Amino acid sequence: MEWQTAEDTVPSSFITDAQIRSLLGKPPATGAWRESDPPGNRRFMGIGPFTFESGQSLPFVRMAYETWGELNADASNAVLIEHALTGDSHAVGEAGDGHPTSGWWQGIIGPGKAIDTDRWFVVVPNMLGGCQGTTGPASAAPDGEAWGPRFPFTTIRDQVTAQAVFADKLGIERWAAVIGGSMGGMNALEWAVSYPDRVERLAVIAAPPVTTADQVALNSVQLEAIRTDPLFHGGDYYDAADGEGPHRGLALARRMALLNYRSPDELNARFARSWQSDINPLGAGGRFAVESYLDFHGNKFTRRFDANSYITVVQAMNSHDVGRDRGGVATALERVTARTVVVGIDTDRLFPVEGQRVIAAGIRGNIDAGHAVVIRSEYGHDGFLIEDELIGEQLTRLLAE
Ligand SMILES: CC(=O)SCCNC(=O)CCNC(=O)[C@H](O)C(C)(C)COP(=O)(O)OP(=O)(O)OC[C@H]1O[C@@H](n2cnc3c(N)ncnc32)[C@H](O)[C@@H]1OP(=O)(O)O
Ligand SMILES: N[C@@H](CCO)C(=O)O
Repeated sequence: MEWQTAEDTVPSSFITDAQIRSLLGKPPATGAWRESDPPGNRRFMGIGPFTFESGQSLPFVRMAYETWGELNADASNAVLIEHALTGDSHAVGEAGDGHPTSGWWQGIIGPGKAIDTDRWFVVVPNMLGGCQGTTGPASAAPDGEAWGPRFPFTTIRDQVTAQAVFADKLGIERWAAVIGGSMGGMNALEWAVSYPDRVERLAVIAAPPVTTADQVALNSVQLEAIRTDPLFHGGDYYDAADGEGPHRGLALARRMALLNYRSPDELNARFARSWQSDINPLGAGGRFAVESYLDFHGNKFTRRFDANSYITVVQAMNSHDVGRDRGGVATALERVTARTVVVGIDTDRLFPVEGQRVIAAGIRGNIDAGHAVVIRSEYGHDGFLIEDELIGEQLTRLLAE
């Protein structure tokens, strides 16, 4: 069967993988197939065929997104929020009805909140390569099977290019603000460098200008944990019986990642040397409470994330270098015209504040005259998801003018 674009197959408003398989006369997929049914609050938009930086292409890409607030008549109040590595479009709202987690920025977005939905039209898309509705490795290819390891290598620039097409289709020429933390901050920065005329305000939170060797190294052991899981099968695990897949490898990758999401002081203060369930971990079969905490988060993660998608988005983070093919970071940052705030977290050991200081110094529209705002938090990198008041204050300053 010839592959067709969204426009000439099914309504571009909503296409599930099950519908794609059904169009091809295939039964619904079984096994470790991460499908975004039911759609919950999500909407879907086909953005047509897409060519990646690598030169590889997909015949069809679908973006999943959620919105809050009303778009005004001249489309001048649209705010793009970029989610972090394993986030999704569900920034506000409850878990359930197709959403594996409750909203990750509930304290920041809403009526009267820092990103006030009485004033702004807030748009949160799921990233290209993700697994919560936007096309990614678990999505159906033209043959009805998951793209799996055939999914193209994806860069942060690819993600932003896909979002630019998406914005065109939404009718948004210029964002009133583009805001993101962590990998979302990489996307936000890339937007402001790639499309300076389309970004009026910019907030980069807990993200670097370039992913360093140290950060690539941390990522590489995580990817290896997944690839060495015997159930990974080179990324072809979607048809495994009983939903089997590289869950152990993925959970181990998540455990490793979590260590850089939190701070040593927090873990030490919170767990000290306590035992889980009062069973001695020193030779009596027990575990330290912190080990149980990591196990919990590792296992929980496998219930909401696809391993190939994790590889894809981690590799996208590795690709991040805002100065690549642009004469270096400083030259690239000179392109940004947006009114900007750059925020770091003092205990962030994943993306330390030195990176935010480089960004802050290079952007002429920085409202803090070349400085990054460094917030104090015991939570490390994940502070951008937890410190609503402190992060909200900075976004309020940005959006005030
Ligand atoms: C946009 C995005 O970035 S992705 C979407 C949100 N992010 C995530 O889900 C990432 C994973 N989660 C997290 O990193 C964190 O939960 C955050 C950042 C969202 C919130 O942080 P916190 O409120 O400090 O939660 P914390 O890390 O303490 O986790 C709490 C959970 O750990 C469990 N837990 C705590 N101690 C232990 C222990 N000793 N053994 C087992 N489980 C434990 C709690 O029971 C609780 O479970 P629950 O999630 O079912 O309620
Ligand atoms: N907890 C965040 C950390 C990465 O920024 C996530 O999982 O996306």
